[in-house]
Amino acid sequence: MTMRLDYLSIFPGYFDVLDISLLGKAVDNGLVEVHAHDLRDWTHDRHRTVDDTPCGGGAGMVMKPDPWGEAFDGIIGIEPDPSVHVIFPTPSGIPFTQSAAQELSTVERVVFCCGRYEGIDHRVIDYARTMWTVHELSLGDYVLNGGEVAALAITEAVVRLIPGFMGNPESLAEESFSPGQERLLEYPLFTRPVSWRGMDVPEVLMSGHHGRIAEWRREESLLLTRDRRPDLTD
Ligand SMILES: COC(=O)COc1cccc(COC(=O)c2cn[nH]c2)c1
Repeated sequence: MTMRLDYLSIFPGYFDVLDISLLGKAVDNGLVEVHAHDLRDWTHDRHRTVDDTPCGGGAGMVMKPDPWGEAFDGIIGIEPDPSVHVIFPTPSGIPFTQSAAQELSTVERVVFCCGRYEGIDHRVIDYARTMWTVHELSLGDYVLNGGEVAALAITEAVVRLIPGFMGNPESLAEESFSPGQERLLEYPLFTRPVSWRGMDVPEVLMSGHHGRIAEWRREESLLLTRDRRPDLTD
């Protein structure tokens, strides 16, 4: 199956990068189809206005609902379709996790709505929820200037899980946060040269003793997880 990805943004150029690297390869071999759209194409005034002051006062500007509604009509359609997944990256979203990426990797159509300014008029989300499957997703507890960078991160996390995308799927199975992997952080990795600037690869890794190597790696993962992410050990 081919996944279709649409991006709605006032800076569609952010998504030119999807034509290169691994994602570009996925486009070439027909795994994904990418369409970036300029929200201003659905404005009608001379200044192509997409924002206005917040009702009720407050700092900053809010994105007007009209352009979003017309863009939805043009890009997705006017009939409800729960098989379309519409994603709003937002600091107030639910945390985006590997399991969410896993679920989204099986979806046929995803539309990213990239907010700017202080945010998008809430009626846009309410409308979208009557039509499609909506996800308000947060990448973390920090604020970006807009949803574009978050949309790229979510895209990469999702597309790399599409069957046939990654060269060797085994590497996916072993990653942290993959299904079945306890939520442990990755152990330290080494490759040749064995000695580099006075630092040697841990001997156990050169022993060829797979049982001891697995034990060393597990112990390192447990120590690292306990130290950096005690929240994962609950
Ligand atoms: C309903 O959606 C909206 O209104 C979105 O509005 C905005 C406004 C400002 C910035 C962003 C981008 O998302 C983040 O900053 C973000 C996501 N994860 N962590 C930080 C989105």
